Amino acid sequence: MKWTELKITTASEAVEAISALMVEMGASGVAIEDALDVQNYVEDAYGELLDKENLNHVKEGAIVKAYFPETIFLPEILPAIKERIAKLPEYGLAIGENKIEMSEVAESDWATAWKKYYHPVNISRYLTIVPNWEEYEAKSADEKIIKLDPGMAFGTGTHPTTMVSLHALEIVLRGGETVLDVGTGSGVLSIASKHFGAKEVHAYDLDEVAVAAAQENMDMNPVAADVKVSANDLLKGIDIQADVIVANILADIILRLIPDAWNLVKPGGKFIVSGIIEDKKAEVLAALTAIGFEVTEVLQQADWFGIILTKPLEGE
Ligand SMILES: C[S@@+](CC[C@H](N)C(=O)[O-])C[C@H]1O[C@@H](n2cnc3c(N)ncnc32)[C@H](O)[C@@H]1O
Repeated sequence: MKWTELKITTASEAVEAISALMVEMGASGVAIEDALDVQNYVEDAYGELLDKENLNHVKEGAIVKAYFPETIFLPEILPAIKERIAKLPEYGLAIGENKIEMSEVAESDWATAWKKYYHPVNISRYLTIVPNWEEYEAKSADEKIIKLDPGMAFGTGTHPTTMVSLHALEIVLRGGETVLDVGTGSGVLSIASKHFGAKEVHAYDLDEVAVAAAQENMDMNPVAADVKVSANDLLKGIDIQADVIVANILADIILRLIPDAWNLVKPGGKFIVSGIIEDKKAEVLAALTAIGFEVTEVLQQADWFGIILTKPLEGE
């Protein structure tokens, strides 16, 4: 089958908004090349995040490539796409060069091309993410392994915002908790939560592609077989009291989530937010503390921040 590729040269901070727009406009898949991913490359004692040898990567800004099936006539929707992208600066997102190019490609070129860049990632001493197509043996009995095929969903584990979320989960989870994972993407944070001892985990995503990918990843990881994955807009309509709520989403979406998170997290429970850039940190912190959350810890990886918050116990 032939596909149309829409290649958008943009700035790193607009990547998620443009990817979400592409999916909304009917793209079946989105591939991202972000210069920040390479700049923020972390090589640690435990292993390799990215295969630099093989890497022919964008050096500045970012490129979002979206793939539309033949059934969508792109020239018809292109003006609307251009208009929506041109408006992103009004929401505080730079769009860099904003060059938009269209071409035809064969499916096999895009659906699997990115896989060659990803290898096992040692997130911490106790947690390793292994792409489903790679062989890997745990180096110690304590090492927990997450098998992952993100497919077209966000969440290979290598993005700094995911790593910050994983570290925060490792800090707060002690065992026996109920966790809500908002914007689960590939499901990586839910699987990690189960490894860290969570008893009950509910994973939500607005994007049906992510919901399907997350479910497949739960099925691939026996520890997460009982995670309940469903399509949902943030925590709207959810009535589950949680010990921990985790959300790795853009700051503007986190702002919308705060009231429901406050209502659903138990007193003494934690709210972990990630995906926040420096420019948005003060605004998000102000909204979180205004409702009553207390800041427990601020984590940072590269240009991205994550915050662990506590809902005070009643009477405190
Ligand atoms: C940055 S990705 C995080 C994926 C994964 N949790 C991780 O940490 O790697 C954000 C996810 O939030 C989802 N999302 C965006 N808006 C949402 C909404 N209103 N409700 C639920 N999910 C949403 C996106 O589809 C995407 O999968």
